[in-house]
Amino acid sequence: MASVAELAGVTVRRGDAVLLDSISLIVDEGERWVVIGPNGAGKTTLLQLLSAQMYPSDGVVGLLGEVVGAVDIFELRPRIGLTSSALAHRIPDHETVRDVVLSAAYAIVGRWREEYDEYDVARADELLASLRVDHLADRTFGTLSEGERKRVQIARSLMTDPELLLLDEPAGGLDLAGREALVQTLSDLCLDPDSPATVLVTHHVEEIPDGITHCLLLDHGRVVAEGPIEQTLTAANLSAAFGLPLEVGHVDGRWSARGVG
Ligand SMILES: Nc1ncnc2c1ncn2[C@@H]1O[C@H](COP(=O)(O)OP(=O)(O)OP(=O)(O)O)[C@@H](O)[C@H]1O
Repeated sequence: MASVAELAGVTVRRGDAVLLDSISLIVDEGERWVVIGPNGAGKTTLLQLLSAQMYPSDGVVGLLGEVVGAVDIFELRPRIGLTSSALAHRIPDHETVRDVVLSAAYAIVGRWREEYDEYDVARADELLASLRVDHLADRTFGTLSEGERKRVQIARSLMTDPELLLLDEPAGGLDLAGREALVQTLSDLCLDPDSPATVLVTHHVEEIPDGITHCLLLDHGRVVAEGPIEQTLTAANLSAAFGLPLEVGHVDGRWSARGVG
């Protein structure tokens, strides 16, 4: 099995702050990882490394068989699909939904004068349909609900047929119905053997879709535990990451957690 992403002894520092401290991680083909940890644990920083948006202060980041720092990152980035609120904020409100997805083919936000062929348009429409937002293709991004925006962003992140898919809090800010519908869609994606290797970041175990195979628990920039999710997402490890006693449930493919005592 080939490794899709590999972090070896990676540290990220900003001034005196240590954002990530000696992180090692291997994401293999076919794996779906969830990264969980409290606010400030370093989750977004980790995704920035995995999307070649940031260089480590120490250690080595390998992505898709290349070493970050020794490769043209503009060739690497289209091979990685990313959704994050930072990226969503850069999408112009007046952009049509179809163009939000199409423009990923050029790794840009905001369509300008690029030409897209029929294949690209068909692919964008197919992805919008698989995310159940094809009826919104001609609407502008600024008119969508939060849940609809999340789905459009995921469709966009899949447009280049990425080898690595990174999802930063894909269900963040959704109401209960919106969250449940999106988690179901993400389960379909994670359980599809043709989907790319995936790393999903969340604060909430209830947002973990069925089909996630591995878990990385972070706290204060350090790894609390990592490995196959069944062995890693335990009450002891989650309690250590969040600093309070928690019990963990796992029923019908869905996880839950609550405080005890
Ligand atoms: N440029 C910087 N200088 C100093 N500290 C920084 C800088 N950028 C981020 N940090 C700090 O690094 C830590 C990790 O940030 P990061 O955004 O990766 O955490 P996170 O786990 O994604 O948090 P959240 O769940 O709140 O989004 C935070 O404490 C943050 O304040």
